[in-house]
Amino acid sequence: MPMLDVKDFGKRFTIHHLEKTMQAVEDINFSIEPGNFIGIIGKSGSGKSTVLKSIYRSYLPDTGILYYHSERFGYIDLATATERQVLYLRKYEIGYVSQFLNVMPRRTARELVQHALLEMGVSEGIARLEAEKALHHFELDRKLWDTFPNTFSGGEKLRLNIAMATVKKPRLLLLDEPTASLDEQSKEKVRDIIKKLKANGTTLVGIFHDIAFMDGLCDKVFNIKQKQLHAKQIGGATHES
Ligand SMILES: Nc1ncnc2c1ncn2[C@@H]1O[C@H](COP(=O)(O)OP(=O)(O)OP(=O)(O)O)[C@@H](O)[C@H]1O
Repeated sequence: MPMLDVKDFGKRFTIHHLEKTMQAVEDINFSIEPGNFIGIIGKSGSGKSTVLKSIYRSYLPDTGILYYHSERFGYIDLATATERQVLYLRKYEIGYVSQFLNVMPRRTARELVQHALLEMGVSEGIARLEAEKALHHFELDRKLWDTFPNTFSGGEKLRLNIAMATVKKPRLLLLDEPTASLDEQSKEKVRDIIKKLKANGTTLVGIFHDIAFMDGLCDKVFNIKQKQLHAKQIGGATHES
């Protein structure tokens, strides 16, 4: 049973000041088995982020079905799920990490990770403990734990981002070019983090410009061409057309 099954997904955007619509992606088909790591590649502007943001429902899909196998709801179409269901899934089941840190101002790194747990209903004591474990696990310097992240380096911001997303132990984690502004050493750290997440059974979908980065990490790599993707995982093999 796939964790995610995307069928005939399409998304267009309205450019209001030009009074035009543009088709970002139009015929996207792929599925992901639980515990797998799928990489999505394609030229700049081919629609990679649009696919990821639509799975997270930051964008509302126009056409097609995005079946997600939820622990709480069973199979649910992310294209038509209610706002309430989407909020639940974001809180408990689906995480999203990009290179950008978009967080509440004047909260320390520790408070931000704790907050992610508190909003899940975890008690304060456990949240404090788990937040510290996560910050330690993702190697954020202890000196930074009680400071505001607006002055953090790119790598530090990213590690905090990953700590916030993964402390909730999401079943599905979406990675939207998280390594885009990192040096080689920081990229290696992210690689290790992804390996650990995978070893823990997390299903991952990631966009990386660096193809070498995905080597040996992804179970499958899907390529968006001319706004389209036709890929089916059949057993261990992937068939793309
Ligand atoms: N919110 C939006 N409003 C209007 N157009 C958008 C929006 N988001 C994306 N697009 C357009 O949709 C197309 C696909 O963009 P998307 O960001 O998904 O591509 P990408 O493959 O992730 O690109 P890159 O590799 O350069 O990040 C582009 O032509 C882009 O301009």
